[in-house]
Amino acid sequence: MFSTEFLDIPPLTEAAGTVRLPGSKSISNRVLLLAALASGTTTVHDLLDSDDTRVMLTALAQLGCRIEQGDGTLRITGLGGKLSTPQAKLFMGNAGTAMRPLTAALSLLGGDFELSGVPRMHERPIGDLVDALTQLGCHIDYLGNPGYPPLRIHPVTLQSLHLDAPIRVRGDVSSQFLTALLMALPLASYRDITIDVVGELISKPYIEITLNLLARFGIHVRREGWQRFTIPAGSQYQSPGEIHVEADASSASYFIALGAIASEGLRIEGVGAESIQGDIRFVEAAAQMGARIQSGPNWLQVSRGAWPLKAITLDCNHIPDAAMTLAVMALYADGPTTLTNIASWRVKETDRIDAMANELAKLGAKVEAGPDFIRVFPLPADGWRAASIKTYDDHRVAMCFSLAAFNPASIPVRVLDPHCVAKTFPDYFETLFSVVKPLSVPVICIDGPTASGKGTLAVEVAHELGYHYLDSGALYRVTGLAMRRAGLDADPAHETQIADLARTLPLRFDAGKAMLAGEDVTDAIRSEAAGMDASRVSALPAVRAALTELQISFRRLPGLVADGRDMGTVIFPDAPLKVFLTASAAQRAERRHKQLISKGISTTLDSLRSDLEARDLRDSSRSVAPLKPAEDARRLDNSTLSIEQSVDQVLNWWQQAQPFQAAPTKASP
Ligand SMILES: Nc1ncnc2c1ncn2[C@@H]1O[C@H](COP(=O)(O)OP(=O)(O)OP(=O)(O)O)[C@@H](O)[C@H]1O
Ligand SMILES: Nc1ccn([C@@H]2O[C@H](COP(=O)(O)O)[C@@H](O)[C@H]2O)c(=O)n1
Repeated sequence: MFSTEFLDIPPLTEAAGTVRLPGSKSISNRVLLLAALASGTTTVHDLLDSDDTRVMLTALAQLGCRIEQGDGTLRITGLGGKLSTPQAKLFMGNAGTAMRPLTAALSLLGGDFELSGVPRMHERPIGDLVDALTQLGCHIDYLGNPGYPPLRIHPVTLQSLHLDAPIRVRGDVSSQFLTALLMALPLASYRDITIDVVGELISKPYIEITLNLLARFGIHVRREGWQRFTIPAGSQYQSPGEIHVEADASSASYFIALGAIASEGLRIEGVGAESIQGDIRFVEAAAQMGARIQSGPNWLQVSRGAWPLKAITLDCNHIPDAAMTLAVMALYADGPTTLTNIASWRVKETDRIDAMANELAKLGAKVEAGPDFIRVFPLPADGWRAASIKTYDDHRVAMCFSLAAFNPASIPVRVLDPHCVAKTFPDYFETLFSVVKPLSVPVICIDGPTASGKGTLAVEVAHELGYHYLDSGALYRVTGLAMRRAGLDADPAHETQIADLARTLPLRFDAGKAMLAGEDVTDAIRSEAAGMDASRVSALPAVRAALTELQISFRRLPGLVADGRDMGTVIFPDAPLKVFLTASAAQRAERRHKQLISKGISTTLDSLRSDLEARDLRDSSRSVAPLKPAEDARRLDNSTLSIEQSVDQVLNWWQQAQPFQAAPTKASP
């Protein structure tokens, strides 16, 4: 998961391969609540692990449910309709799928509860649900603005509820209000309970998911059209024992679009033709735009059909969440695309109509929007602009704008606060990067003499940008260690054997540790003697050649920061930023001295200084890939700079090389 301030997605060209999607958020949170209300233990397979499901699980644990994590499963022992904790303050984050159903269930369970969330949750309406519950005899107070969370729920007895008349609830703001009632009212079904929907019910497919899952838990709701629902008297929750969560059809929309835009065949696993989720009908919309799609019970195969995509006008009431993806696909269409009946976008994680309109416009698109529609005009190749996409703490905004990286102008896309995808798809960007081909992966090279601070600087810069990190010196150090263990010496007579060792090193980097054939050699390769051995083996041309491919393999999306001696001159000569980092020999010896002492390794300043000067001399005078600045390298002498100042300087240089207007927040030294 990326927790950086922003994520730059380089221009992308193609997609191919297979993705396995995480579990559906809608199904996961419904299953969790139903399992919590039921009697017995439910084993849940393929549950989504995300912010919203964690919010639900934390609340259920607070309410007294037993929750056990298994190997890829979660076991939840339900309350059997009876509270063991009659009082709690529950934090719902920004999870509508937790806030609404828990409000209804807790109102009937007879306890004293406070439900709150993040500031945006306190702007998301809940008044229609509270009205319906109040009509029923429940006692709920608003703790902030009337009609919005936070809420205080007071205890009532089931016998005091007015169940004789139909309960009326609005269906035209959020279908979650009806879902909440359908999931809570079986707790009070000592007689038939009827719910009447007022207004046109939106997002009907989500109600179908609710009814389907209720049936799995023993509640068979009678339905008359989409206006009246009856929970039969005597309904009782019963755990089905085992339940599988299918992959998220809304999350599939980004990969369906990816296939339509840029693939000769992208396979999506975990969701398919037999899905119970409404957003699976995104497949029809994508096909209308030109995607070629095949499907099986739980898989989809998508490739580009019509190109440019075909513009459409579509009533999106049945696919409110996935429809956002169409708004970005529209940039690649042959005319304006109009998405209608999307008023519910305005009360989601953010006002999604405004958010999409603003961000599409930043890319250069012409957009028209109204209370319940958005019209997006396609972008010609010369119309694309480099944009920093604001994501409004809305996972779907972040995910669908990643598709803009396929623009024909080959402009990168900056996604601000990429961490917001944690709500439903924490590894979204990693999954995307596993199937796309970039025009080029950006690399920042940091070369320089011993102990100049290359590693420290490179790790920090990589961390800030969410990039991978290559410590190329470690490869030579491990080769030196392997050479010693094989009883070889760093001289030309053993060159071929050492090169063979280097080519087949059973080396893995794991959480900053160097693992050689499963052994942690992190400390063993850090001594000055190991540095000297590294310097000697690195002067052997065959050894350098043997390690080249391995170093290049670190160049993966979204980018790489590589430190060493020849990163900019030999390994990544096309890197867009090369830094040659120096500091005075006295400073470097002093820093290394402190570093070794802090690790409990005793040494003297004088011996260190003469060792590092000897190493620098050998590294810069060898015949192959000598230590020297690349012609286009920027020089940075950090003798008088702090680590933070050096990092800021490199990030500023990097920002200057980007097409985005937004400057980094940190100042240069
Ligand atoms: N700008 C700086 N100011 C002060 N100390 C620094 C600075 N940069 C790095 N250091 C410190 O200097 C020591 C050596 O840094 P580091 O190990 O990153 O150097 P290096 O160039 O990667 O070394 P090597 O060539 O052995 O790989 C570390 O203890 C680090 O914290
Ligand atoms: N790209 C590189 C990186 C390192 N070396 C040699 O390895 C020695 C150890 O490197 P550290 O950065 O870990 O100190 C170094 O002295 C070089 O001789 C190299 O040749 N090329």
